[in-house]
Parts: sequence; C-alpha cells; structure tokens
Amino acid sequence: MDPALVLKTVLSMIQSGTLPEDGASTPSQSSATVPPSAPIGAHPDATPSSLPELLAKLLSINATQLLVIGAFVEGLRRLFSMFWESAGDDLWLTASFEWDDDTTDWIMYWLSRRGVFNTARSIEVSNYCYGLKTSTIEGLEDDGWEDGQMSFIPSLSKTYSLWYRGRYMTIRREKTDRGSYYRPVQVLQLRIFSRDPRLLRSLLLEARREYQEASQHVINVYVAESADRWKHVAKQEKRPISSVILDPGVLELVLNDAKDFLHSKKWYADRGIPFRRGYLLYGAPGAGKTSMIHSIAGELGLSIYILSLTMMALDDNSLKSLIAHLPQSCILLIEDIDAAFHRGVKRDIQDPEKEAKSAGGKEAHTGPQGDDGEKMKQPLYNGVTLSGVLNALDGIAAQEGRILFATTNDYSALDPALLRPGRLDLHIEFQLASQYQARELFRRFYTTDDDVASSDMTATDEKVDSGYASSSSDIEDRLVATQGPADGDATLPASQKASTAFPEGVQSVYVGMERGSGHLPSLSKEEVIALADRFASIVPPRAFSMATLQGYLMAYKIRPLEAIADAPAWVAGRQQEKGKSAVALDRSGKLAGEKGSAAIASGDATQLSLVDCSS
Ligand SMILES: Nc1ncnc2c1ncn2[C@@H]1O[C@H](COP(=O)(O)OP(=O)(O)OP(=O)(O)O)[C@@H](O)[C@H]1O
Repeated sequence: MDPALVLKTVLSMIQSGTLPEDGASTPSQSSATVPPSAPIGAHPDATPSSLPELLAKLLSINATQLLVIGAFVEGLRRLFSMFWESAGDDLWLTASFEWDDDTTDWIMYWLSRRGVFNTARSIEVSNYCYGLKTSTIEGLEDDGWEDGQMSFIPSLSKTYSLWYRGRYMTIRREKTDRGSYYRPVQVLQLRIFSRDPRLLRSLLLEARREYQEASQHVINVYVAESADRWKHVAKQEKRPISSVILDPGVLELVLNDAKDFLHSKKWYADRGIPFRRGYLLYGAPGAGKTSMIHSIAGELGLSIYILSLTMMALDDNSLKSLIAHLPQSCILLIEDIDAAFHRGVKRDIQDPEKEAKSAGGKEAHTGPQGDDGEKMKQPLYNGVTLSGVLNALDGIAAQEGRILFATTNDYSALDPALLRPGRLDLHIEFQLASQYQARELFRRFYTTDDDVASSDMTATDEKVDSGYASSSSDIEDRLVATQGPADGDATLPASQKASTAFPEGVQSVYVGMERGSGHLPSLSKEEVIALADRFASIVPPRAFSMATLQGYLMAYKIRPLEAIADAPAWVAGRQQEKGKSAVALDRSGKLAGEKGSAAIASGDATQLSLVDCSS
C-alpha cells in the first residue's frame, strides 16, 4: 500500500468524520471482507471506506513502509513545533514572575478580580495568606468562612486562559530547575497573543495600580523565614497614627523625620552621605514601640520586614542575603536587638572610637558589652558576628527608601558601634505612661470614632494636676452613685465584684475584657474628658505601661464610671504587688526595679529622651 494513500485516507476520514457504515460491523466481519493477509498493494486505488478496513490495511503495512510513515509524521511534528515556537516568540508577549515576588501578588490580585480562578475547574486551594492574592468567593461568608481564610491559586503546570483587551491570554504556574530539591523556584508565566509590548506594560501597570488601591488600608508584614528568604505572614489593617498615644510631638517627630528622609535622596547623594536612616526605640515593655512602627509604616505605605538576630541558622552571609533581598522601599524592623547581644553575637571587631578612648584610659561606654573580652568570647548562639550585623546594616543603604527600626528593652546591652550615627540615628526612649498618656488613653477608649477624630485635646499635665476643673457636677453625682454604699470590701474592684458568673467556689477574675452584654452609657464629650482627667489624676505618672493601663480599661470596656471608681484600689493593689517583685526602667533603659519607676515618677527623669545622633 502506498503510504501517501494511507495518510490521505486518514486525513480525509478525520475531515469528513466518516464512521463505519454499519455500526454493527465487527472487526471479525471486516477482517472477513478484507483479510489481513491480503496484500495491500493488490488494489492500489482501493480507498478504505471504514475504520476497521483502514486498520486492517495499516496492519498489513510492512516494516519499511511503517518506517517511512513514522519518519514523515515525526518530520511534520518537528516542523510544526519549530513553527509554533518561533511563532510563539513572534506572536506572543511573555512575562515570567517569580512566585514569591511581590509582582506576582499584583498579577494574582488582578486575576482574582477577573474571576479567573473562581470559575476554573482545576485549582489549588489554600488557607494560607497570600497577601492580596486571596480570592473572595461569593456566599463564602454565609457558609461561615471569614474573608481571607481561603486562597485560590493556579494549579501547577495547568494553563488558564482569559481575554485582555480583546487579546487571548494564558497563565501558567511552573516549577523551574532553580532553588532546592524540596523548594524549587516557581514562576508564574503570563502570555498575551499580541506583538504589541505596550499591552504587557499596560497590564502590569493596571495590576499594580489595582493592587495598590486595594492595599491602601493594609500593611504587609514579612518575617525572615529561613536564613535567606522572607515570608509574607500577614496583611494587617493600618493602625491609625492617632491610636498610638505618646507624649505630644514624639510620634510626629519620628514620622516627619522618616518622611523627610524618604524625600532626601538627592540631598544625601550630593553630599556623599550614605542614604540610610535608622531609629532605635528603647525602654519599657508595652510602651508602644511596636505600635508606633506599625502606624508609621501605615502612614508611609511601607511593608514591614521583621528580623530576629537570634534566628536559628542565621549567619553573616545569610544576614547579608536577607538584607539584599529586601524590596527597595520598606521598613526593616529588628525586634529586641539586644537579645542577640545577650546571647553572644560575637564581637570580632574592635570599635575604633572605643579603642581610642580606651587608649586614653577612658571607657566610651560602660554597658555589659564594653571591651569585656569574656563577653566577646561567649559561645555563639548562631553564626552572626557584630561585624556581620554592622555590614548588613550598612548594606541597607544600597537601595533607596529603606528605613531601619530597631527595638530593645535593654539599651545598655547594645554595642556602641551599633548606636553610631549613620546606623541608628535617632534614639527614642519609651517610658511608662505619663499623665497625659493615661488621660488620652481613657478619653479615646470611651469616645466614639468621630469624637476621637474631631477632638483636639491639647491639655497639658498641669491641667490634669489642677484638679477636676472640667468635671461637671452631673458626672460627680454619677460617680458617687457608681461607688454606691460601702460594702465592706472597698479594695475589691467592681470588675471583680461583678464577676459573679463563675461557678461557686471558682476563684477567677477576668484579666482581659470581660464578656457580657450591655452598652456604653451615654456620655457627652465633655463628660468623657472630665472622667479622663479624673483617671489621669488617680494613675501615678510613670508607674504603669500603656499596655497595662489598656488592659485595665479593657476590663471596663463599657463601664467608664466603674473604671474610675475602681482605679484607686487597682492602683494601690498593683503598687503593692510591684513593690515586691516588679521592675521598672531607669533613664538608660536598664531594668532597675520598681523603685526606679517611683524615682522617675517623682520627676527625676525627662519624659522622653531623644538622641538625634546625626546632629
Ligand atoms: N503608647 C501607646 N499608645 C496606645 N497603645 C499602646 C501604647 N503603648 C502600648 N499600647 C498597647 O499595648 C500593647 C503592646 O504595645 P506594643 O507592642 O507596641 O509595646 P512595645 O513597647 O513594643 O512592647 P515590647 O517592648 O514588649 O515589644 C498594644 O496592644 C498597644 O495597643
């Protein structure tokens, strides 16, 4: 049989969709009509009229003929794939995005807005948070799923298609041969059937714009997952600047400084100064260091990258690599930077300034790190050395717009080389709550959102000390009514007295927010201010952290009058407790015991120490 004839027959059958004439005809019947043994060339012009007939003819092809047909088909296939590939380059626009890259987030969000994955028939589902990649699924909330609990992501090696501005477009997630065996690098490949590169650019810009618009109310938080990669762990609602209560001017100082820095690239370049800015927030735990950084990140629209120097498997190289993998604009937050030093970040270089001073017989710094050789030789917690940390911090300047925040509760543990201007330029001490902070905390706690935004309470501590000038007689009456007749247990806070829901014999109290129903009593703005003044006059300044005061108010979430009534007993109880065991911070940030805080409270300390090392 002529191979060309066979091929022609196959093609014509495919084209015409010819089926066996008689559906009942069986292979055995066919083979009876055209015996397999019949030489195919016996009737050269005979065209097989049915599939069994064709099969029979094919089976009768000899090896040489088969080889010719095979070679012909393979040749055609190669030709076609060559054409397809070159046509692919010519006719398609292609862009690849590394799966872990932020740009993938843009594309994933853009795709999810077009419902590509909501209608796909094969999809990967994950409850892991992928930035804004999470697809919202209509009706999901009704089924008890909260928004953000589910992500749709494209299955591996599966192609999804859609139309973009009238052009056919495909999406595919693929593994590459890069990365480790266990974690190969994955890419998202996007192809548009077009020769106009502007189309790709406009898609990218569109995706970025949509993503940024959707991100306006959130900040992304990343942590160093392994020694050399960042992992997205959360998208958090932006924390309003006004929700962080510090003494007047402090937050504004840092925020304006950071804003000014971000706009000063040329200024730095013109003067040959490395373009970097670092802030060190130190002092009392629960005083608002982390809160302040989060609210500033929200205000500046920057993501936060959190790094712990005590992370296992971290060494100088991986630290450098982590820094190098930071995006151009972001906040790097090194939390509890002292922890690494306590655990023995190896001091393998000498601080030249200190050496100079030591030579002169003077210590530059008397912290525990000092020039103490013993300390330097402590066993390493991990492979990080001080020079590695310093080099990494200096490397932050390599890209524009990176801001460093470091926090610590133990200022004195930090090495002077770290504190030098150019690395950590502005040092801000956070103390226990001042009267101003206590009053503002109370006021914002019990006022509505609108009142918080509109109210401009600029009263000073003197005003608080001046008594209850602003308190109305109405409020006084209500307070007296709240305190009620003496019940022989005046020291027991009302929150505890009210906790009668526990089974008999169970000695429990709410330490956080008490559950229960009810509403905030109706209080005018002036009444809340009067109560806030009263609260601030009861709480001794610099005796409690803001977190502690917030915890106290949480127990009185809807009972401001009782919060005031119980405050003296609560303060007395806490001070008694703290007198035994608690600690406070002295001016240098060193943990010094409860008496330290009393000394600070007595006015022996500045409210907030700002050390602008660059000036
Ligand atoms: N100045 C503040 N204004 C408003 N809330 C505050 C303030 N300080 C602390 N809080 C509240 O207390 C809690 C703990 O605050 P935060 O984590 O910011 O303290 P921190 O100083 O970073 O503590 P640590 O040193 O232990 O990390 C948060 O819920 C925060 O809302």
